[in-house]
Amino acid sequence: MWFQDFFPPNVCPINAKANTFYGIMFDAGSTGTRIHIYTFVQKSPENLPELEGEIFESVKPGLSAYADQPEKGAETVRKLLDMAVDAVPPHLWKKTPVVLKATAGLRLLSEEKAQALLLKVREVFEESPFLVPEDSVSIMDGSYEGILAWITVNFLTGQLSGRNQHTVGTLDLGGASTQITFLPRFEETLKETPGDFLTSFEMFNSTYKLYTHSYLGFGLKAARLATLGALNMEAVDGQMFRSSCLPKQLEAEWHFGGVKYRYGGNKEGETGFKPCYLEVLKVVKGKLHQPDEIRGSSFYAFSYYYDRAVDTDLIDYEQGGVLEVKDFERKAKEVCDNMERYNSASPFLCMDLTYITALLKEGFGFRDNTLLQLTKKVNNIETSWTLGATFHLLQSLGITY
Ligand SMILES: O=c1[nH]cnc2c1ncn2[C@@H]1O[C@H](COP(=O)(O)OP(=O)(O)O)[C@@H](O)[C@H]1O
Ligand SMILES: [Ca+2]
Repeated sequence: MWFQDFFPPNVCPINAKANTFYGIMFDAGSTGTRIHIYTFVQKSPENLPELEGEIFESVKPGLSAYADQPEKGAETVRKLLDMAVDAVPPHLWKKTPVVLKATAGLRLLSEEKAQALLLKVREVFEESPFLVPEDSVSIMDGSYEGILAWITVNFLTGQLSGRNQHTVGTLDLGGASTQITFLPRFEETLKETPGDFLTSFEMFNSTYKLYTHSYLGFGLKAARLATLGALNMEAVDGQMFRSSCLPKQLEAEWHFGGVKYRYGGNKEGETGFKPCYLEVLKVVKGKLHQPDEIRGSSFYAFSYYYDRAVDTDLIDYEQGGVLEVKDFERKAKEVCDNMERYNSASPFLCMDLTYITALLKEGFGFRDNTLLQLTKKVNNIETSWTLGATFHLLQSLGITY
């Protein structure tokens, strides 16, 4: 065909088989907006749809940075959506749903500002050639964020098909919130868990009763503000927030969620791992539910767990790897007690690693030797809640079961 030369093989319309379908899912995260365009093939009605590929692109900052310029925020979404116009064959546009789900960044904005942003995004969707389902632009409930990431990881690792399902728990550390999700194996866990931490979820003809919780304000960047004592303070003009987790001589400014903060090191006082750990501990200690069952089990961890492990050479960027909780602590000590040596990468590296250590140990109650499988991609697909959300969407539209 004459047009084959104009398209890369994976998006060439002639290669789109009759049983191929697409789903477009936007992740409006607190630090960036991302588009995931998934291609599926349903080979037979009785099997799970097969995921053929993913096209992924992202922009920074996230929508919440456009709290006062909703149209500009929606423009960032329009640019990403243009990619889908090129990727999906025109005859399937009308059958391809497009959805955006916002997470903690928008949860933290005022209702009015968040709704203004969502409305503008909805207008962009309406102008596109795609299928715009009801409720296509929304703020996602925190418990879904955890469940859908759990679905993604367990689908990609093959745990949701066949009889011997050994599902794995998931840990997601975003900018503004963090999620923990697993399938409890013991009756005890169900008994001792608060009701709102347990959710039944139906997927691929099975029902899973999952333990999941999203802790708003416990994402890595929100935790920086909490450690500095600046969370929920409309940065008092010129006020300086200091911490023993930062290089002594540092004085700088930081923008998060549309607010400017001034921060710096303890010029005269202490710095290093010990005082930093005590500071960070105040943010997490006693604030999170600790299910006994997780102490010994291994978890999949991604997002900022992954990024900070890469930044400090604990794992390889492409490969990921397996770590123990104590590896984060060892690295935190190394970085915090040699702060000047490391501050070229990010002045927050010591604080971030110390927070991750405290969150895992004192927050969730993991053991020093609990194994964490750090993964960014499984079979070249991003480990993000967006794939689980797309399955859920296709199921609700009757495109798949
Ligand atoms: O599709 C993805 N694949 C892998 N990592 C992702 C993807 N989307 C977001 N992340 C990671 O999520 C973290 C940022 O969190 P996010 O901006 O989603 O905040 P939130 O979840 O608190 O709203 C970063 O570590 C970033 O690398
Ligand atoms: Ca996220």
